[in-house]
Amino acid sequence: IQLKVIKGVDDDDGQEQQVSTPRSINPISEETLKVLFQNISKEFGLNSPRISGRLLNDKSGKVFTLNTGGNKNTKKIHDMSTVGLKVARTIANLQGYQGKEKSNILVKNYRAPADFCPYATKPYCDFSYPYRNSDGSCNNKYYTWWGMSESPFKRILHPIYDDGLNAPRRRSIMGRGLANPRKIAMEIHHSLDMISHVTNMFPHFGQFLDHDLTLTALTSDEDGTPIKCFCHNQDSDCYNIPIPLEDHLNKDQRCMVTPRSSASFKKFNCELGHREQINLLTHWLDLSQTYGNNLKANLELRMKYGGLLNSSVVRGMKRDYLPFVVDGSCPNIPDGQPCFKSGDIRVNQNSLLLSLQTIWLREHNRVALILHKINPRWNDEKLFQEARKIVTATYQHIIYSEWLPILVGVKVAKLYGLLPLNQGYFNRYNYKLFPNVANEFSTAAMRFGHTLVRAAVLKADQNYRPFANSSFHSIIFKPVSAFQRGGLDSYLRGCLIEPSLRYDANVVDHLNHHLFEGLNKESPTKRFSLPALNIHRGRDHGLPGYNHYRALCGLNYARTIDDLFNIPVHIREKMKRLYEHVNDIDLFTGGVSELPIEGGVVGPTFACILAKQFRDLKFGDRFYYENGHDHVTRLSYRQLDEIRKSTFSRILCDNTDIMFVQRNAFLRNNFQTNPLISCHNIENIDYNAWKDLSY
Ligand code: HEM
Repeated sequence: IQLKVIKGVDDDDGQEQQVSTPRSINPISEETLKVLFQNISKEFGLNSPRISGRLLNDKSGKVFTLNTGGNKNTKKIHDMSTVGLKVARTIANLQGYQGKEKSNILVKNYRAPADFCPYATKPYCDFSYPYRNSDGSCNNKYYTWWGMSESPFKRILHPIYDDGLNAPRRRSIMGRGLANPRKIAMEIHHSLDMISHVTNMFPHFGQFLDHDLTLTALTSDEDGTPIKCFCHNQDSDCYNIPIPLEDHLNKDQRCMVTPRSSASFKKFNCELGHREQINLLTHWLDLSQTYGNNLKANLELRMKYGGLLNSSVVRGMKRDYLPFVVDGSCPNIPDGQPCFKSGDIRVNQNSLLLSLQTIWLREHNRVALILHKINPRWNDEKLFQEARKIVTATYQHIIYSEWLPILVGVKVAKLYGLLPLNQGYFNRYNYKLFPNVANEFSTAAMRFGHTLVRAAVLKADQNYRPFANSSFHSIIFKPVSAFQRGGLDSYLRGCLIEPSLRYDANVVDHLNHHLFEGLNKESPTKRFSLPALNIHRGRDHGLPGYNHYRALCGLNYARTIDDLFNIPVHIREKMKRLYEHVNDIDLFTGGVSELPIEGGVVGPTFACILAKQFRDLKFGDRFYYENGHDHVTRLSYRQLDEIRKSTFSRILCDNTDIMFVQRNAFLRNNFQTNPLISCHNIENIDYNAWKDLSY
C-alpha cells in the first residue's frame, strides 16, 4: 500500500479572506442578511431566558455525563452559530437549493454581521514575548486565533450532514436509515483479546497526549454542564442512541443519552456554512493537559514561587502528587477521598492516565528546581516559563522521535516529515498552514486507542514482579488508587511489561458494554458503549463515510464492500449485513477494521489522517522545539542538542522510583533490540545549557 501526503479542504484556503460577492443568481444584500439574522434570532429566542438558561430542562440532581460539556463562551458560540445555521438554511432555500453539499457552497459567501458573530474580537498579541500563550493564541503572527482554545476544528473533507449543513448523518446514501451504532458496536466491535508488539504504555500515553489536543464541547447550559437529555425528549440538541431490540445487556434502558456536540461557525470570520464543533483545548502540542488551556487556569495551577506548579505532599510519600480538589469532577467518590486537579478535566478518568499526568507535573517541578539552582537570580515567572519551554520541548521530542514512528511506522513518518533532525534547526515552518485539529482526527482516527485498551491492568513491584491485576472498571475514576499498594509506580511498571491489545475492530467489554456503569444512579443511562459513541459522534459531526478517506489516502475507492481488500473477510461479511452501501461505513468502524500498516500500529487510513495532523502540528507551530525560524522563541543550538537526548524512559526514571527500564518504553523489552537497562545508563539532559550568562 502506497500512502500519499494529503491536503485537507481547510488547508491554505485563505482563512481570513474577504468574502467575495455571492455567485448565485440573486445575491442577498447585506441589509437583507442583517434582517434575516435579526428575525431568526428573535424566533429562536437568542438571549431570551428560555434558550440561554434552557428553563425547560429539569436541573435537579447531579447527572454523570460523558465529559464536562462546555462553558459560558461555548454556550454563546453555540447559540449564535445555531442562528447562523438557520439563516444559512433560509438562504439556501430562498435560492432554491435543497440539496446537500450545494447548500454549503452557496452560503459560503455570506458572513454573520458583527453583532451575531461570537468570534468578533481577535486576540491581541505581543510578538516580542518569547513563550507560548496559555490559550494557544498568537502562535501564528498573521492568523492570531489559529490553535487557540475554544475555537473550531478543521476538516480534511467537507462534512456530509443529512440536510447539507447541520442535521446528523442518519441516512444511508440509498435513502433509508443507517444501522444503529450500538448494533454495529455489538456485531463488529465485540471483544477478542489479541496482544500487540507495543507495551500498554503506548495507548495510555496516547490518551494522555490526546488530552493535550482535543476535548469536544458538548451542548451545554450557561453553567457549562451538558444539557440534560432524556430518552423521550425532542430537543434537537439531544441525539440519543436508541437501544436495539437484540441488545439483551441493555434491557433496563431505552437509550444512551447523548447531547450533540456544541455548534460553531467553521471559522473566526463567521462565514456561513456547515455546523462545526468546538475544541475546548489549545490545538497545539503544548502540554496544556499539565499547564491549562487559558491564563486563568494556568495561574490557578501555579504555586507562584520558584517557577513551580502546585502539588500536594502526602504523608509517607516521597514524591509530589497533583493538587487535590473538591469540585465534583470525580463522580461518586466517597467523602474525604481526594480527587486531583490538572490542566485537563479528565485527569481522574483512570489510574494510568492519572499516573502519566502526575509524572509530567513532577517533571516540570524537577526542571524548575534545577533551573533555580543554575540561575538563582531568575524570578518565579522566568523559572516557570523556561521550565515549561524545556518540558514541552522534551515532550514534543518524545512524541516525534519515539511515539509517532511506532504509531504510523517509520516509512509514513518519513513521508510526512515527522522525524526530528539529528542536528541543527528545522527550517520548514509554514505560517500558511492551518494547524487546528481536524474533526476526523478527534472524532475517529485518534480514538484508535480504544481498541488497544486491555480489560485488566497489571500492577508490578520494584522488580517488575506482577502482584495484582485490576479490572479496568475498578480503576475508572479511582484517584485513591494513587496511594494504594505500590501507588502510581506499580501501574506504570505494569504498563511497561504488559503488551497492549492489538489494533483491530475489537474493543474490550468494559468499554463496549459497561462504560461508566454504576457511576451515577440518577442518570437515565446506566451504562454507555464507547465504540457506539464513537460511531454516533461521527454522525453527529457529519463525518463522511470511511470510503472517502480511504480514497483520499491513496487506497482504492471501493465500489462494493468486497473491494475493501485490507479489511478481513469476516468483518466485510458483517459490514454487508449492517451497511447498505460501502459509502455508508462509518469512519471509526472502517478505520479500525483495517489490517495494520507495515511497521506501524494502525491501518493505512488512520495512519494517513494521524500523520497529516502531526505534520500540521509540527510545520505550523512557531514554537515547535526544533524550529529555528524565530529568533525570539527558538532554543540555542546547544539547548536543542540537549533536548534531543530526551526519552520517555528518562522521564520515568527521573519522576518515579523505577530503577531500570527498557530503552524505548513504548516497545516491549527484548534482550537484543530493546533491553532493560539501569536508569544510570540512560542519557541525561545537561541543564547547564540554560545557564544565563547575562547576570
Ligand atoms: C482508557 C480508557 C478510555 C476510556 C474510558 C475512554 C473514554 C472516552 C470517552 C467517554 C470519550 C467521549 C466519547 C464521546 O462522547 O464522543 C472519549 C473520547 C476520546 N478518546 Fe477515549 N477513552 C479511553 C482511552 C483512550 C485512548 C487510549 C485514546 C487514544 C490513544 C483515546 C482517545 C480519545 C479521543 C481522541 C477522544 C475524543 C476526545 C474529544 O475530542 O472530546 N481514548 N474517550
